[in-house]
Amino acid sequence: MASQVLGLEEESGPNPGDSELAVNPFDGLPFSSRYYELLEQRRSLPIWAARFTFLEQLESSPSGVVLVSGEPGSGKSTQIPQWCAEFVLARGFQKGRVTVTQPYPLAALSLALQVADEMDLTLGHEVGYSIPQEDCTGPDTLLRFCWDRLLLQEVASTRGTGVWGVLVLDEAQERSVASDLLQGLLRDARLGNLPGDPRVVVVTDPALEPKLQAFWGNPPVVHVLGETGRCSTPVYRDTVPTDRVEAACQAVLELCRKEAPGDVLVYLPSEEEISLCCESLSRDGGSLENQGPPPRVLPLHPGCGQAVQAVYEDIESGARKVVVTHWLADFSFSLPSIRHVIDSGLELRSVYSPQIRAESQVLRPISKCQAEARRLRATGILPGSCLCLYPKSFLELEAPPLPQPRVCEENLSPLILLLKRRQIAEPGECHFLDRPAPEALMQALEDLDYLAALDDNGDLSDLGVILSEFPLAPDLAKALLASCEFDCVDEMLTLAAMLTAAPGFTRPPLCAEEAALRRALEHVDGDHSSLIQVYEAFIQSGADKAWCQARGLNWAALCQAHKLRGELLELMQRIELPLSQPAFGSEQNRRALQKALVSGYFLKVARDTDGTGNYLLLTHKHVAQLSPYCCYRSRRAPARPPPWVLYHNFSISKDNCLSIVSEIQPQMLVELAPPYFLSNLPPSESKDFLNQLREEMADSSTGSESSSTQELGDACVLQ
Ligand SMILES: Nc1ncnc2c1ncn2[C@@H]1O[C@H](COP(=O)(O)OP(=O)(O)OP(=O)(O)O)[C@@H](O)[C@H]1O
Repeated sequence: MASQVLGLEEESGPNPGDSELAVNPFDGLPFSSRYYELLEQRRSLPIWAARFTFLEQLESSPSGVVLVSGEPGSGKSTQIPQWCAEFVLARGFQKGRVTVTQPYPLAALSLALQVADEMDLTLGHEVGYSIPQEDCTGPDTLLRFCWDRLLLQEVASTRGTGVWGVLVLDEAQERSVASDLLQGLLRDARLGNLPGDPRVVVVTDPALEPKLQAFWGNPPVVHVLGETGRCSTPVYRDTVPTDRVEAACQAVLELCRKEAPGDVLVYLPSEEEISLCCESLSRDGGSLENQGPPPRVLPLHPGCGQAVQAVYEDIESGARKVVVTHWLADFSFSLPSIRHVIDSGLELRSVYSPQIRAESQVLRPISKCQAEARRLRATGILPGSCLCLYPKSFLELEAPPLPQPRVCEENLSPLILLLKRRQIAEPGECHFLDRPAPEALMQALEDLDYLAALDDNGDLSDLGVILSEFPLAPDLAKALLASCEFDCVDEMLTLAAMLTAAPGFTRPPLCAEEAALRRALEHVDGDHSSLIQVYEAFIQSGADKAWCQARGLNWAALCQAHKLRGELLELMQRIELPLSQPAFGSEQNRRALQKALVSGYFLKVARDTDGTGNYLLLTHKHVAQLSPYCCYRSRRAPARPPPWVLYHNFSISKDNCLSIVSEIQPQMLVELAPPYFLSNLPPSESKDFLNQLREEMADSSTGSESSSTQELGDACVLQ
């Protein structure tokens, strides 16, 4: 029996009265009074009824796989990891430790904080977390919460993961790319070349249970029963409001005026709407007369960073908490104090289209499963409420039953680079819970081939192996590697960090003063140089928050860019890539930076043929405009938009927008893009122009050791 094997009673954990000397088996110290306080709360979670069954299945499952299925808030994310830690402790850690994956870095961080507290252990010692730019673990860490993509990166890189005793894949219903892929690989035992023979626990919302059961070949399922009779019946609006933010704010104020007790959770589609709603509620909440202290309004989205824990903290004044969020809190961040839910029924998601290599921001109805999860957030002993800002028919007619698998909505190039890195699986052979479209896989392979990441057999080339080491998009990693050739590593490191973590200005300036301060940061060479300039000024300011606020810059994102830059530099030193001295601003550095960028981003080039600001993309027949935040548009007197530009992102959502754009010379494209890429371009005037240029450049360089031939030679090193 599991309880005997584990040496645990069915109702585990000491009781305060049991023994004065009860010690924590994980660190050998006596339990604190807080431990007992939290234990009391933990034992009241619905999942505690399933504790014994879970441990028994973990011990005896023939395949080593256990499925746990239960509603949000039942205690899965906080309790299952602790029981797994008890399981590996009972085995003396001989067969490894526990890793728990989460689809969002913030959820991993927040859970590690809570679980360390519940286990009476020190964060960063026995319990830790790994998220981008932050590894809070140590040699004693036995329970680690990890962003799932990071784990996939570790699995594929040479860094390794140590031995897994138990691997918990939490929130499987979110369908993140990494979670889906890890499941595919584990099912096929493709990770068998890793040390250890892990037990695998897949944790899901009941809606995905049948699919997972079929995928895993009917493993034992532990069902967590929800708390019946505590949820409210949703109330629907007759129409979808034209102004969602306004409608949500009014609904919150109405609850405050009615003095309905309990905290409120508001679901809006996007981070932008969350910010608008928070601003509006903070402004209007103070005007509520005779209704006690004004509500404490808290945003909850990935940009909040560590501040996110505030949603769990008690407020001394007794003020009502109003948490404004989006899809991030559909399944993660269960808040016990929430009594009222206001749901817009929509989500804004980024969807990648491989045919045109473009992202679009899609505003769409949430799935029925998400709507149900949101409704279940309105719990509590007293009656709560769930207001849906849409008619009942809205989701019945338009919503899919389950969240969309992200593997069908993301650019797959980074994923394929990882798969090929450890020769884990051929992308075509890998078992996905839902297969990505063949054209998405083809496009990803084609892009990697153009970037010279693949050899003639379709395996990773030496360059591809190095690219796969970087936590960057493959095109950006290629540009960073190219900067070693062109002697501009210092600047490219900054740019890689900024492009990944801090995309610069994302909203219009709020006032003339802010606009002037922003303009001072713009660089004549384009948005890429502006990003470097922003970073350098940020560092000079001493990473000052007020400095960022005055310019409409995201302080948390810039801090993250700073950390990422350090991480990239360390990685380059470790793999002994040549570095270079800072030279930002010199003419030579300017050209070097352009060349490094073109080496990675030749797939993302557009041309304005007639000076109208309409850019034709080279790789397909789309027309796009520069984003309103592009320096070529915000500058006072633009002579003429640059004819050839390289861009970081193409979004087709609202206005066919190219964002983060810099001018390039077509000669550089001819020099640095692989010749077969240029030959494969669809027919266009630009293609003819480039081919003609190629012939002219080849003619002029024949027989002479011209500098351009030298440059071409340099480029070949990377191709
Ligand atoms: N980071 C945290 N800080 C404080 N309390 C937390 C935290 N995370 C969870 N809790 C508490 O633990 C309880 C159980 O939540 P838990 O996340 O384990 O449930 P769950 O079934 O996994 O739900 P979900 O799928 O929403 O994560 C919650 O009611 C909440 O009180």
